[in-house]
Amino acid sequence: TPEPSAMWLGACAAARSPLAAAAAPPPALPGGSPLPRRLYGGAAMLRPLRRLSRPPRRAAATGPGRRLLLSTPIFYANGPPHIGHLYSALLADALHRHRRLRGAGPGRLSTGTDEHGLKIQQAAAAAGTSPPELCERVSSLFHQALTHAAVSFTDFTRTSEPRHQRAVRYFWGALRDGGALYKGSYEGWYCTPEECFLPESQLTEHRDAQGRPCKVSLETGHQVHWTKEENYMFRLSAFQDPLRKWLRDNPQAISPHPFYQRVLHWLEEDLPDLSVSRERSRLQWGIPVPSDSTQTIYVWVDALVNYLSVVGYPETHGEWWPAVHHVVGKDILKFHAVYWPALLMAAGLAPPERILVHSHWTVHGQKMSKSLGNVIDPFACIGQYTVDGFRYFLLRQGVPERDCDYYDEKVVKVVNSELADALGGLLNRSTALSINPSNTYPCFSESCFPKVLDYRETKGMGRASAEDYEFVASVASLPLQVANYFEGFQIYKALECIVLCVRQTNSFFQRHRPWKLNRKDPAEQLWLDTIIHVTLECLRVYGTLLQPVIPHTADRLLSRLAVEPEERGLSSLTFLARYNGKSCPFEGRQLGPDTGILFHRLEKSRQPQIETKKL
Ligand SMILES: Nc1ncnc2c1ncn2[C@@H]1O[C@H](COP(=O)(O)OP(=O)(O)OP(=O)(O)O)[C@@H](O)[C@H]1O
Repeated sequence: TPEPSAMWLGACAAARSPLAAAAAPPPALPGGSPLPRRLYGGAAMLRPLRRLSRPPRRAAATGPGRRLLLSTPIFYANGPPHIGHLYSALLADALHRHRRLRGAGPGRLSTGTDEHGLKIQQAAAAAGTSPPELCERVSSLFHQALTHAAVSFTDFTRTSEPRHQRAVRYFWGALRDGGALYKGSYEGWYCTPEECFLPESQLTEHRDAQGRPCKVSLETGHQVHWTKEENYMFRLSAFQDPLRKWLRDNPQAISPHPFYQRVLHWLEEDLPDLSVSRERSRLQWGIPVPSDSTQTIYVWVDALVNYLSVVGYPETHGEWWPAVHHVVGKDILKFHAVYWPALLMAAGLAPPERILVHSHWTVHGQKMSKSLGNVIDPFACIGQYTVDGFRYFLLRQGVPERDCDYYDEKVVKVVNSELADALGGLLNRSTALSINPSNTYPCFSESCFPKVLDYRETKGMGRASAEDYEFVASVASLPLQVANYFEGFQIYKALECIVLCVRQTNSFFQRHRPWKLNRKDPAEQLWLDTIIHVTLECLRVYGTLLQPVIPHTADRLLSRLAVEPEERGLSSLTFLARYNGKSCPFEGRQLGPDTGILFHRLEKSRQPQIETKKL
């Protein structure tokens, strides 16, 4: 039997205990209403509300060196992965890798597959297989796709695993013992693809394939069906105030800000209780409700608990929880920003620290989705554009605040111009044997590039121009700028800044035409070495900062610059030390032996990518 859960609410809203208020019998609603209604017919499952005698466990310390669990969404195993899933995972991966680069505390990156529910039951039937077989195949495709795309996950949870199921049963017990569940009869419009009931306000009239009138979801266009059944209900309505308080106290809890506002807006509206089980006769493919074999736990409750089961709930989760950042698509925002925090509070746990939300990749303006079938195969894209090329494209072009339409020409254009030409070209030019025959990291000359207090007053002081000083200053500030953008979940902006600096470095190189300098003249040689030194220093910064996004290319770049693995963290990233009168460990080093092209230009795609791996 599960241990009685501590009521988080007791601490955060002692004056007004929502569950206690909700313990009164629910009002009877008028029958025959066209709106989806909860008809509270069944026996209430309420147990006496337990008061919290100790504050909620704030396990992970804050500040530098602290632990953090980053999570991708748990992907629904009703069909193979598409590039929308990959995007979600890459965002989380880049954040995870950037933390490692910063030398932040221990981190984990969790992902996995959500394997229960009606949709999977139906997809398996349609594919002529059983749900476990379907899940096995799809889960392994997700595992392969993420591995193939160099997503550095540390944990992959399958919700069919016994350790996860045990955690879900325990969590259910905590909800029940905390008084957050009751049994009632529920009827309403059920959307199977979305696995939820939808209110009338989110529906519109439509015609089905046979031309008969039907109702569909306004947001997704999926058909809904009127469904009536006995379910366990979760007292979500009791959490409206605690949720509002949580968000008001934590304005950074949901980013970007428009999504934070959207959730606050939802919390201003009616927040009905949530049906959290399905009749087992209708849904067999799921975890049975503990001590009621006629019911199956709602797939979303089951799936969300993966974020706890991965950190050892109910035993060892305290080492990580609630130092958790969830990366999620906007389609599952309500589940993560309303239902999940409320469920956690009800189970005596604190809400996650942050929810990082992104928008969708669309095809001809429509969300790419397994159910709609308009998907683009990540395996094909990686095959065509390389791992780093495709990672770069998704993270550079994807803007969390808005949807982005996918087309192949865009990938080729962005990757060729920014990775192959700007970055690869810069490395190639500055390390060419014709310009640097000794193939070493050349020395910096203070007389050519003297330290100045005001770069506008450089006349007659050396060879560097005011423009050069300005450019070097922008590269010097880049690591901090990039870190801020990662922190603000604006990875695309971090990449934009890097590209801008790469272009400035190309201009610097071009401006001084080092290939024209006479190497036989010692003064000219000093200036030539300084130009190359500054350029390689810039490339070292870009290579270091790009590791979270294009790990293979960054590795190649840094190896060419003879940067050792232990010198690739942000703490060792002292840019242009010699300008500041310090020694530079790279000066005089032999450059790496790989003189090949850093990033080959991509060919234009000959076939459309809109096809996917068959199950
Ligand atoms: N088009 C997309 N763009 C960006 N992210 C997406 C996209 N589709 C799915 N995701 C991300 O993957 C998560 C899991 O998606 P899910 O497994 O439900 O895929 P789906 O294609 O939307 O499936 P279905 O069509 O069956 O609902 C989403 O919540 C979102 O975070």
